[in-house]
Amino acid sequence: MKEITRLLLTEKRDIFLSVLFGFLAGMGAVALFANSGYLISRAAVAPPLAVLTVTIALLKLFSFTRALSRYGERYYSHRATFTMLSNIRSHFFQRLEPLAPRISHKFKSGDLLSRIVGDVESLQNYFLRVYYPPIVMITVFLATIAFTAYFSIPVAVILIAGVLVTGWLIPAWFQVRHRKISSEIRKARGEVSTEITEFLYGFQDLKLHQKLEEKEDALLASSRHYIEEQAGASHRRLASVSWNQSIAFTISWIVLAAGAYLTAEGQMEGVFLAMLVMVSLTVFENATPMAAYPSYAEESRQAAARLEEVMQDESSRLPEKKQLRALPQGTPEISFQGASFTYPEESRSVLKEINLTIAPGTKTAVVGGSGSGKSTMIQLILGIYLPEDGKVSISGISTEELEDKKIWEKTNAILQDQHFFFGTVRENLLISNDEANDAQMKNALARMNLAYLSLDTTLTEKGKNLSGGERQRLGLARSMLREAELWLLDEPTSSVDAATEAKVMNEIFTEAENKTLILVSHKLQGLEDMDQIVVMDHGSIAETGTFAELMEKRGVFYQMKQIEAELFAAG
Ligand SMILES: Nc1ncnc2c1ncn2[C@@H]1O[C@H](COP(=O)(O)OP(=O)(O)OP(=O)(O)O)[C@@H](O)[C@H]1O
Repeated sequence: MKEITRLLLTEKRDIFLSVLFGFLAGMGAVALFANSGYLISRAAVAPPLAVLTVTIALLKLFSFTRALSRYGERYYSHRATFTMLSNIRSHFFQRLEPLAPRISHKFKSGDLLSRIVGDVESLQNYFLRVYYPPIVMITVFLATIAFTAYFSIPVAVILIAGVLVTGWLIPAWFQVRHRKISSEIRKARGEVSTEITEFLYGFQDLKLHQKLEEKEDALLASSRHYIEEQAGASHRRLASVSWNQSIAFTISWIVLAAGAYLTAEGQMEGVFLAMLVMVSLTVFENATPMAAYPSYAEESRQAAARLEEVMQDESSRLPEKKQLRALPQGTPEISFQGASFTYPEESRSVLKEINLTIAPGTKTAVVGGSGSGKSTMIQLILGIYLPEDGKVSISGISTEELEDKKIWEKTNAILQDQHFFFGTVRENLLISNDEANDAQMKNALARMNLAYLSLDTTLTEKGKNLSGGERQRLGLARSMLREAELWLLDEPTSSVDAATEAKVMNEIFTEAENKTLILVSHKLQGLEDMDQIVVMDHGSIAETGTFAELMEKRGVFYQMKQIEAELFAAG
C-alpha cells in the first residue's frame, strides 16, 4: 500500500484541489441548508425586507458554490485517479517486465491476467473512496461543529457523537467483518479467470478427450461462486450504508428534540432551531461515503497485496546483477565455466559443471536426449537465468554483469515456442525489424520456402492457421530480417520435412556466416559441417568434437548415430 500511496502522491496538485473543492462543496451544502432553515424560520416572524433579500442572495451564492465545487471535486479527483491508475499500470509493467520470462512458470496465466487487469482496476477506488473522503469529512465536520457550537454547545456535542458513530465506529465494525470476505472475492475472480483461459487454450484437447462438459461445469461452478461472492459483498456494502444513514437520521431527530428542549428552556433562540436541524441533516451526507470506506479500503489493500505478491516473488527474481558492463563489439565467444544450474523451487540439478568454449564465428550443435538440459543452456546464454555455480560468459563477460537487453540486442533467438500475434504476416515480421521493407520481407519468406504466403495474409491468434512447420519457418524468416552476431536456434526445424529442412538450414547458415551459431537439435543429420558437436547427457557434457572426431571415437554420439540408422532402416 505504501508503494501505491507513493505513486498517488505524485499528483499533489490534483489531490490538493480535490480536497479543497470537496471541502467547499461540503461546506456549501451545509451553508445552503442552514441558510434555508434560517430563512424559513425568519420569514415566519416577518423580518425587515433587507434581511430576506440578503438571505435569499446568500441562498443563491451557496447553491452556486456547492454545484461548482462539487463539479471541481469530481473533475480533479477523477483526474487524479486516472493519472494514478496509469502510473500504477506502467510502474507495475516496468517491474514485471524483467520477471516475465520466469514468472509464467509460477502464476497461472488467467490468475496473472486477473491481477494485471482486475486488481489494478480495483485500485481506482483507493483515491476516490479511501484516501480523500475521510479528509473531506473531517474538515467539513470540524468547521460545522465550530459553527454549531456558536449557537448551541449541546447540539455541537450531539454532532460530535454522531460523527464518531457514522464516520468511525460503523466503518470500523464493517471493516473487521469485510476483511476475510474481500479476499474470497479476489480469489474467486482469479479462479474464474484461470478456468476461462484453460478452457479456451485447451478447448481442442478437452473436446478430443470428451472432457469438455466436465470443464464447462467447473467453469460455471467457479463463475457462480464468484457471482455469489460479489452479491454478498454488495449486500454488506448496502447494509453498511443503510446503518450509516439510519444513524444519521436518528442524530438529526436527537438534534431536533434537544434543540426544541433548549428553546423551550430559553437556552437557545427558536429561530435557529430549523437551521441546526438542517445543518445536521446535511452534514451527515459527508459521512455517507465512509459507509463504503471499509469495503473499498480492504479491496484496495488486497489488490495492492496481490500485485506486490507477483512483483516480490523471490523465485522469479534473478540474483541482483553485479556492476553492469558493456558487451564488446563484434562476434561473441560463448563460454561455460563450471556452470551448474537448478530451476527455482526444484531440487534436481539440470546442468552440472558445464565447461565449454564456443569460439567467435563458429557453428556448434548441441545434441542429446530429451530433458538433458540443451534448452536450459540457451536460457543461461540469454541471461534469463543465472547459473548457481560457475559462470556463463559472452565475449569474456559474465552474464551476471550483463544487462539482459544488451544480450538480446545482439542475438537472433529461435526458441521452441515462438509467439505469433493476431494480425498480418507483415505485422508479425516487423516485430524483429520495424524498418524492414516489403521486398526484404518477401525475400526472407522466399528463402524459408514460404513465398506462397502474402504479406497481407492474416494470422489468427498464435498463428494457429499455419502448420507447425510453417510457423517455425515464419519464425526463422523473422530472424533473417535482423542483423545479429549470435544465433541461438532451439530445434528450429523439428516440424519441417527433410527436404525443406535442408534448404532452410542452408539459408540460415549462409545468413549467419561468420557469426556465432548454436543449434540445439534432436536430429543427428546435417551435422557433418559443424565446427563442434556437444553431446549432452543428463545435464553433463558427455563428449565434444567435430562430426568426424566423434564418429572415430565411437562413443555416445556414435551410438546415437547407430540407433538412428537402425530406426531409419526399420522405418
Ligand atoms: N521452467 C522450468 N522449471 C522447472 N524445470 C524445468 C523448466 N524447464 C525445464 N525444466 C526441466 O529441466 C530439464 C531440462 O530441460 P531442457 O528443456 O533444458 O531439456 P532439453 O534437453 O532441451 O529437452 P528437449 O530436447 O526435450 O527439449 C527437464 O528435466 C525439465 O523438466
